[in-house]
Amino acid sequence: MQSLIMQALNVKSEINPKEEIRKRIDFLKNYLLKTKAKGYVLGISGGQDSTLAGRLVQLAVEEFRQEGNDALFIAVRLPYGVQQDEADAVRAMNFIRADREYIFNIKGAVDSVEAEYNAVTSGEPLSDYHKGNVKARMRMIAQYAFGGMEGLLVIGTDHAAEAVTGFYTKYGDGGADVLPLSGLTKRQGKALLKELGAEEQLYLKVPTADLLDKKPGQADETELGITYDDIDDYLEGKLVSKEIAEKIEQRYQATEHKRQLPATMFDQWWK
Ligand SMILES: Nc1ncnc2c1ncn2[C@@H]1O[C@H](COP(=O)(O)OP(=O)(O)OC[C@H]2O[C@@H]([n+]3cccc(C(=O)O)c3)[C@H](O)[C@@H]2O)[C@@H](O)[C@H]1O
Ligand SMILES: Nc1ncnc2c1ncn2[C@@H]1O[C@H](COP(=O)(O)OP(=O)(O)OP(=O)(O)O)[C@@H](O)[C@H]1O
Ligand SMILES: [Mg+2]
Repeated sequence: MQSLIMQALNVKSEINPKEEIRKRIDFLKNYLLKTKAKGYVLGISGGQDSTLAGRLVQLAVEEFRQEGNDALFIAVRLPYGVQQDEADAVRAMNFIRADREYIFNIKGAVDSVEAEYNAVTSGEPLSDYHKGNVKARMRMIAQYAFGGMEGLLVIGTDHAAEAVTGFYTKYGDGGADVLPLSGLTKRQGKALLKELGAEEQLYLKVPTADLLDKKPGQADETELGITYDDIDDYLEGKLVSKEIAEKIEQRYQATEHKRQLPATMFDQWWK
């Protein structure tokens, strides 16, 4: 099962960070060339994944322009109110140096969804957990508003360690057009950021979905009950305990629907 998953998610046991950076920038440029899209848009949280994806995209559009084409990258901060780790988001923006920057506060929109849900239902109010997924989906909506208006494609930050666990919101941060980090483990992403000259704080930061009002900045590893080191070891083909392998494989199977198009009666994958 381990090698099948590695293959399905395009993971390599070892990478050369310089080469990976080159290949991913080329991919971003080739995709613009092929689709004639005008560039890209991405939400920047201050976390590792959007910092890496954002910098790769900025480098790609700069090269693309130097080669005589037009391209634009919009980086947008999408806080819910005031983000507790705002300083990291600012740090990430400064590292990425995007062509254009915005701050789009999702609080008004998310709170409206919550209030309307609570007004029209008589049962339990919208839980913190499900409100968290509304936040992730609102960020997707905001990015597509910029993308639609400017002819830009939405970048997603999904990578192998998130893909294998399905640890993202379906049609939230999972809703995107182009995935430049696909196939990388979390530690391989760190190595790319280091190679790109990012300061330590940007890649040693504890990964967090940061979606809960009641637990701001909760570590992904706390919610997952598995460490990224273990997930990365598994994905890189290393030996992990039977218990860890089973946990990962159970999550992989339970989240298959997130890696597929919506189910139809003609599909085989869910049967
Ligand atoms: N078998 C099936 N076939 C087809 N669809 C199925 C399905 N089972 C559930 N579904 C659908 O999927 C929905 C559940 O999926 P979803 O809405 O995503 O919800 P869910 O997976 O429960 O929650 C998202 C998880 O991802 C984490 N997350 C989110 C965002 C960012 C990050 C991060 O790392 O930064 C992490 C978050 O902390 C949480 O643990 C169900 O409500 C249902 O609509
Ligand atoms: N506060 C935010 N502002 C802007 N975009 C956000 C915010 N929170 C999440 N996102 C978007 O959702 C994506 C998924 O979040 P996720 O937490 O997986 O990545 P990250 O924050 O970049 O890195 P890490 O996983 O290490 O925390 C982010 O990469 C980013 O594009
Ligand atoms: Mg994060």
